[in-house]
Formats: sequence, C-alpha cells, structure tokens
Amino acid sequence: MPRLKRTRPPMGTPNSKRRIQNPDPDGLLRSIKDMLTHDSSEVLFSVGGKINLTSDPDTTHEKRDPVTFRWDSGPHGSHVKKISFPDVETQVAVTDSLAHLLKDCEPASFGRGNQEVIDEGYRQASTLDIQKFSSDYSPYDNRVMEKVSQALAFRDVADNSHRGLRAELYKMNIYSAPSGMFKAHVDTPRSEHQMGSLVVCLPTPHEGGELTIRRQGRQNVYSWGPLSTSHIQWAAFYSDEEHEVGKVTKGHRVTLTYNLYWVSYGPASMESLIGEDLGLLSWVAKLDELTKCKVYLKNLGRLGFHTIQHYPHSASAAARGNIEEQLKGLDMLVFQAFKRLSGNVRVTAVVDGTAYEEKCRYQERDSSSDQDTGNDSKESKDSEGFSSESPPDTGKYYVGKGLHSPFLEDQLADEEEWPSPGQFGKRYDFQQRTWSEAWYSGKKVTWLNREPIYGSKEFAMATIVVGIHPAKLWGFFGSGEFSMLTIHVQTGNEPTTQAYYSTAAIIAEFV
Ligand SMILES: O=C(O)CCC(=O)C(=O)O
Ligand SMILES: [Fe+2]
Repeated sequence: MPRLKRTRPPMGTPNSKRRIQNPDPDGLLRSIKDMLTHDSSEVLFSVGGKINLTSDPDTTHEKRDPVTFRWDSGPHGSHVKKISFPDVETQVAVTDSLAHLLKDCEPASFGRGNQEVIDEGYRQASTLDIQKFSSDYSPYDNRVMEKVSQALAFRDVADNSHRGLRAELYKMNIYSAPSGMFKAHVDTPRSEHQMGSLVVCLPTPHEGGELTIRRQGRQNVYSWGPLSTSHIQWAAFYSDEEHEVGKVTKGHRVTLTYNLYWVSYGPASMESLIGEDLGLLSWVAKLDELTKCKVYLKNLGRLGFHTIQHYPHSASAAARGNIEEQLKGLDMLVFQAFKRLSGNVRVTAVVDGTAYEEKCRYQERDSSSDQDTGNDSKESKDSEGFSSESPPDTGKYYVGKGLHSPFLEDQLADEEEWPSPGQFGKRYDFQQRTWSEAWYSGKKVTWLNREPIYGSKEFAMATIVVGIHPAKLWGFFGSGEFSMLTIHVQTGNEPTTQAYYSTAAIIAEFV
C-alpha cells in the first residue's frame, strides 16, 4: 500500500545530462515545495480494520473466538469476574456481567498540562487500569499489528518493508449512552519511544461514539456502531494527532487501548535499507537535481523542513539526542533524503530571530553585519559554469547545535531586555575563565514546506526540563518578542509527566 506517488528517478538515467545542461533551480525548488506539501496530504496517519466473529472460519482468516475478559471485582478487588465479548448467552445490550464490570470501573480522567482532571464535560467514560484486568485478545492475532505497521511504520517506500512496532495494553474504557464521549485531545506520550495508539473496540451493541482523527484539515472517522454486535473493530494512529470520541447515543462502547512503541529503534536508523529506492520519490529526484546547482544552493543557505508530526520529547531524550530515531511518515523520508544528499543534517530546534534582528536594525540603521546571509549574486556561475538566478528571499534563523533544556526567565535575568537568541546557552565559567559555546547560531534557512509564521504554535523543537510546567515556558516564549520555541501544550489523555509533544526542524547544509 504505497502512500506516496513515485516517478522514475532521473539521476543516473540517460536523460540526466540533458537536465543538468538546462537547470532551472527556481522551478526545481518550487516543485519540491509543491510536492512535499502535496505528499504530506497523501501520507496515511491512521488505519483501521475489523474482525468478523460470526463468519465461517473456512472462508475467512479473520474469524476468532469471542474475547474473554477477567477483572478484579469488589471493594478490594478480591473477586475475579469474567465476561465474554460478545456476550453469547444473552445478546442483549446490558448483561449482568457488563453491569458488574461498569460498577468496578472508575470515572476516566485525562490530563490538562500536569493536572489529572475528571471533567465530564470533556470526557465521560468508565475505565479500568491494566493492573486490574486481563484478556485473551491480542492485537498480534488476525494480523492487526502487521497492518498497523504496514500503514504507519514503513521503512522502505519501494519494497514496502516495515519497521517493528510493539503494542502495550494500556486501559479498558467504556463509553456509555446517553453521554459517553471524549473531546479533542492527543494521547500523552508514555515515553519518547511512543509513536502511536491502537484502539480495539470489543463487540458490544452501541450507536454513535465515532472516533475522529484529524490532521491538517483532513479527518478519518471510524464508526463502529453498525457492526458492533458481530465484529471486533480497531483503529491505529500517530498519537500526536488530535482525535475525539463522539457521543454514544445507545448502548455501551467497550474499548481496549494500546500504546504503540518502536521496537528498539526507529526507521531513521534504517538508512541502508532505504538506500537507492528513496530516489523513486519524485521530490527526492528533484532535490538531487537541485543539489547540482551549487551557487543557487549556496544562496539558499540551509534547507529546512519542519516536521509534520509532533514527537514525544523529554530532557533525557534531549541528552541522548535521539529524536531522529522517532521520525514518522514523511518526516522520516525527508530526513533520509537530506541525509543521502548532504553530509550535514540535524533534527533540532530553531528560534526565529526576526523580531530581534528588526529591533537591531532599527537601533543601528546602517550596521548590517549578518554573519551568514550568503552573497546576493544576481548572475553568478557555479563550478560547472551554470548561471543561477538569485534564489527567493530567505530568512535568518537561529539553528540549534543540538537539543537543550529550555531557558527560564531567571537564566536571562542578566541579559539585556532583548537578548539575542545567538547568546542563548552562553555562560561564563568563573574557574576556567571562559565562555561556553552558544546553543544557537544565526543561519539562513529556506523552508521546503510551510514557512514558519511568527507566533506559530508549531515551529521549533524545544526541550523541557522534567517537572517544569509547560505553561510557564509557553508564557515566556509565547510572549517573548524574539523567539518561537514552542512546547505543544494540548489536552492529553493523561496528565503530562515527563514527555511532551513538539515539532522539530530538519536542517541540512548542502554546500
Ligand atoms: O475509544 C476510543 O476510540 C479512543 C479513546 C481515546 O482516545 C483515549 O483513550 O485516549
Ligand atoms: Fe486518545
């Protein structure tokens, strides 16, 4: 199930010479931007399926026995009770067993920042923690996890091979009529290796309760009511995507939720397996052509792509610098393409210095000493003698050398009212009598997908010190005049403890 359009690669083909003789770097850059924007809308971000419990086992591989579910019952959990899904004995909406199960559940909470909240206006559901139940259902049966991996964890777009995922059972939830629902949220990452969530709806008759997953103006809706008596139905999605459960209007919607983790490491480490086949993607082929226009590329500065997905990120992940191993979907492909064509690629945080620069210009009108803005050659020639127009205007950004903890207000207490982002991280060591290196340095960056917008909530990758409330950072950076370091603060399905979602910038230097 390829998700991305492919064309024959021009590199290494007899046609490649003709193209190089007549390069149109502006055109190439424009189509790479178009394709990346277009491709991003084609990439799958969720997948679903169903398993029929009533069909003849000889005619389908999907058949399985009813699901057996046992849980700790009573005030001290001293009794074990059991229920089957579907409840074959009665086939009625509310069996005695289901009523008992509901009684032993707790109201489902969710997270607002670091707070655990029960707010029935936002989420109305009953829940059991994993410690209190067991079930013979496995998502490795009926090839469910295979399908999830094929759709969401591809590692090679050409031969359709996929990376390993592990599903870890997390909770059992019941959304009951007339008002069971869960409004828009993202699933709080349980660790920085989490990449997605899997929801399995056990066969119990209900109506309503559609699961809607949204991404950049598109949405996938999973409506499990119509087959709820006869099928196990499931959906998996990148857990940083916003999703919600609509109101259950009849019956009970019983789900098992799983966290999905990369097995050992993510697809970004699979460079050698992706290999040459990456060139089958049309934008990669064009990027390859563009890298031959050396003068033009030099004027573009760094090429940047700011990630479509958000990634669970923590201070410890920052210390290990392993964000690359988490990349998903198109983000992973862009990283691989950059890596293939450039020796210098990093996934990092970027701070927009526009307002700071503007203020400096205002103060000292004629001191324009941008350190890395490239030369503005209108009609220069590159090493192969091709002429090159000046590239489109690009901005100056402060590109992180690596991942770091965020800044807190008191760290900037000694600074001017408007500190330069290029000073961040600089500290004087009184013993050594030296200044440490700044964390960010000013670079010219041309963005291949969306231009960062000042004040955007989805721009840079920031690290966060465990225990610091994200709102504090948001308050600081959001109101700051010079930066857009952003922590993605959203309603989660759990109170945030250690990991936060954030976008990142993939930055490559080509010359
Ligand atoms: O039951 C569902 O479809 C999804 C539930 C959910 O989003 C959650 O538990 O975080
Ligand atoms: Fe969720």
